[in-house]
Amino acid sequence: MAQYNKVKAKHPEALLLFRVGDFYETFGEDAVKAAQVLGITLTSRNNGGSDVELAGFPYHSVDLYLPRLVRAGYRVAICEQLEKPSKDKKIVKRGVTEIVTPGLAVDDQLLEHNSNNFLASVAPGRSRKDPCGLSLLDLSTGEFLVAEGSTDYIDKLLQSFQPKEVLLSKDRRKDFEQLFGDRFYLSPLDEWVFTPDYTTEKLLKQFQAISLKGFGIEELERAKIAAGATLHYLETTENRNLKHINRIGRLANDRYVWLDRFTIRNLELIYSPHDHGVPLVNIIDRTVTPMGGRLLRKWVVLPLKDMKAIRERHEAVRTFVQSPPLLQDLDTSLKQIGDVERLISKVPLGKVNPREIRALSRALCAMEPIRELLLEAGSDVLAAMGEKLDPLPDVCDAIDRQLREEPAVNLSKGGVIADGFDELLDELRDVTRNGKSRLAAIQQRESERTGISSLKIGFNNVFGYYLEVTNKYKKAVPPEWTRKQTLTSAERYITEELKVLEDKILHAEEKILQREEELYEELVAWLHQYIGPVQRNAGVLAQVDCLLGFAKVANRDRYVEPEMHAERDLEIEAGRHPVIERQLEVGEQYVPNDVRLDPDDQQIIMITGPNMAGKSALLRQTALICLLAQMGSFVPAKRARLGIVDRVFTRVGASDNISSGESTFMVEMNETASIMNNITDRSLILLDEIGRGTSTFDGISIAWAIAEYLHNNGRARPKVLFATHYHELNELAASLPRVHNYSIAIKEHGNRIIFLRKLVPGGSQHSFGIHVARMAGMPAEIVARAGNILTQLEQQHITGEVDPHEGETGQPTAPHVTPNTLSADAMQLSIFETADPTAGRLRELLDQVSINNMTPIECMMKLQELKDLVRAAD
Ligand SMILES: Nc1ncnc2c1ncn2[C@@H]1O[C@H](COP(=O)(O)OP(=O)(O)OP(=O)(O)O)[C@@H](O)[C@H]1O
Repeated sequence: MAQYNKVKAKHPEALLLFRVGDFYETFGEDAVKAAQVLGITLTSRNNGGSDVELAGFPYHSVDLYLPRLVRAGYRVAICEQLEKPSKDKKIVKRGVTEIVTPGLAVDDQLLEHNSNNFLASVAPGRSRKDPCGLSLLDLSTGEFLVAEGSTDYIDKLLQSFQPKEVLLSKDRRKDFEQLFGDRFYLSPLDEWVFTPDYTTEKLLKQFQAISLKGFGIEELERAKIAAGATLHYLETTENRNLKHINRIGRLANDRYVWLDRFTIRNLELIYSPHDHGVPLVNIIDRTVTPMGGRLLRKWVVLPLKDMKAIRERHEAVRTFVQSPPLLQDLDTSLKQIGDVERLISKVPLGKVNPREIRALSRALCAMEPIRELLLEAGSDVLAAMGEKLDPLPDVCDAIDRQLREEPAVNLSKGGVIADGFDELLDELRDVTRNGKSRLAAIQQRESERTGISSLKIGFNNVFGYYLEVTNKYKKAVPPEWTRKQTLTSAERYITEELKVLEDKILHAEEKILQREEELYEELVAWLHQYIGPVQRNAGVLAQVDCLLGFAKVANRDRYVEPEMHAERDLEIEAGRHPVIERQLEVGEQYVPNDVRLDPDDQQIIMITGPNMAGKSALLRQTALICLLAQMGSFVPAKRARLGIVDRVFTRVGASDNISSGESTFMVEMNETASIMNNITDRSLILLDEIGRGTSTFDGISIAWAIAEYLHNNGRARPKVLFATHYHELNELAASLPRVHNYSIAIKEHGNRIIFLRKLVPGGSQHSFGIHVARMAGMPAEIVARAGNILTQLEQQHITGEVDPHEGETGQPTAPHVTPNTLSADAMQLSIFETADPTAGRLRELLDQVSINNMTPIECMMKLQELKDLVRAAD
């Protein structure tokens, strides 16, 4: 236990797997945790008078159990036996060879094949205004990225790349959680690690450079600190063979469309906050290699702004769409590639198994036809990619010559190196296969040479193989034979040749394994020089895979090539929502819609319509079409003419989000304020039910003010889609020339609303909450009464009087209150204080009650609340 305690003391935070013979053992608290997570038996044993808990599992089950421990959130230190146990030594030398954490995973069982496994490191500036540094490393692929910028930018990147673990300085933990939330697996490091000199030195050493200029990150002080701290962490966690981390790239803020983290979430680009939601990436991911899948996830959160680069991607997709045989052939070849990127990273990490090296050669062989197909595809863009591919015939050849066609996965089992590659190995294998026949051959040859016809070969444990000569032939024994034993009727001899063969036979198996290991290690060491070239190939193939995937989606879902232009307007004809259109029930058709936004004419589109009409879908599909185009994909539309957008902002009204507990009205307003401060002429802004999280007056007033600002600010004219229940906002169009009213058409049929899903010019003139409440089974008189009370309560705020009986006989009328009709005082009051909460809540309930997007229980609860409010007001 003394040895264990010593090792454990060095890694107090880790759960220690301590190798004892054929088992990994855990002790004390670690054993309790391991037994709980792994479901293994917890026992105890006596140690110096007291009992200590103990739980273990066989060493060969480590692949099964280790991932479970790491997934349960533990840092796991693996302590191996560093020497073979021998009889003379009582205690075997042991040491920690690996520490595995969620961010340091490299084993296939711990990784998702088409997602990166990023370890982030964050170095915030001194104050919130200072730039914040971030680095992201995927140890399993060697990809190393840095970024520096505002905390919003870093927040967005953390959201986009979803690191599995985040390093930070111990003293900045609170700051970090305030800035970025508490949803990350944090590994705090000592403060001194995050210092410029130390971290720069780490980077220079890793990249064997005298300056970081060549990487384009020289200026990024905070980012360099973050990246250097990552290298420090790797060292302290026993990750020392890092040749595959040979480059560091910069995530330049200005190259990509700015998507803040709310937008990434609201547009459900890479994940969906809803239980059964499907993110965009799932719909457009038709990649066939894991590298392609991983790259696509980056393309989705980093759409391009550079026209040339976007057009190049479109050209590639067009070429594939126009040539089905090319698409088919490339697809077939790509399917043979596998995950060469992760595979080559295992070479320096010393984790590559023989079968994976074989797979590497198969992948390299498949690259040649891919290269040719790209070169002859008739597209400059694809030809340039083809040029970059290097199938490395030498590597392919060397692996083919050295490894068996189907080598064992486990080197220690042998059967890895090909026959005919190494003379010594061949000889040893021959000995094991033909030991007996070789002995027989010696016997026969010597018998013929000496004329001793009764010559026999035998074996005993004292002196091994011998030649036995009966007394009759004693005189024929040649002088070079050495006599070893005399029996009554015969004598036994050994010869040099027999001893050599004996040695080979007796130790052949062991020597074969040893020789195979030597040769294999030589091969792996030789492969180190090809890490960079294989990574570059993997990068090209990932791009081809993504572009090919876009072409497949375009064919499957009838996407068209968008026409990108230098102006700022956008025009989408018969656009569709890429996700919703694939989710519709059989027989349902997605209704396409036209959208035109032009900063000089139709800058802001105000869309009204009832619950479930399709307002949000239209907003989102417009943004998704722009983003898909800028990712390089074709788009779900009949035709699209698009000016580049540089930022996409989305805000969803608080009540839509309230279930997630993340968005309060205050947060919504903060976020909206940040949009207002960051707009540009090329921004696309989606405002969905903004202001809904407060009372009706506040909501309308705020939405009104925002729309006015977006129209009149004089700084920038972003393109805006504004979806709202407040039909009062339609009045804005009268005074603001670039605001245009639209609504989503519905048809009222008896008691039913039929959703036509068609965007039509002109705003809707009344609130539909009442209809929807009626459809939901609310007695008509309650619905009518609710409408009346609401009108009265709102009147009360304007005039200060109320007549609760007014309007009782009339039809339920929707309130008609706009900032134009409100007195200045009322406006003031409504913005800074919450207006009559009953009115607000009533209005909200009327707007929200919908049989379509609520569970029956939610619907019942809202109806009950509505009834209660009506009764209370009466
Ligand atoms: N153009 C369309 N074609 C077919 N179905 C559609 C279309 N637009 C929306 N839908 C369907 O209608 C549902 C509701 O749409 P959406 O959420 O956009 O409505 P909404 O008007 O924003 O409602 P709410 O105000 O409640 O948020 C969608 O989930 C989708 O299934």
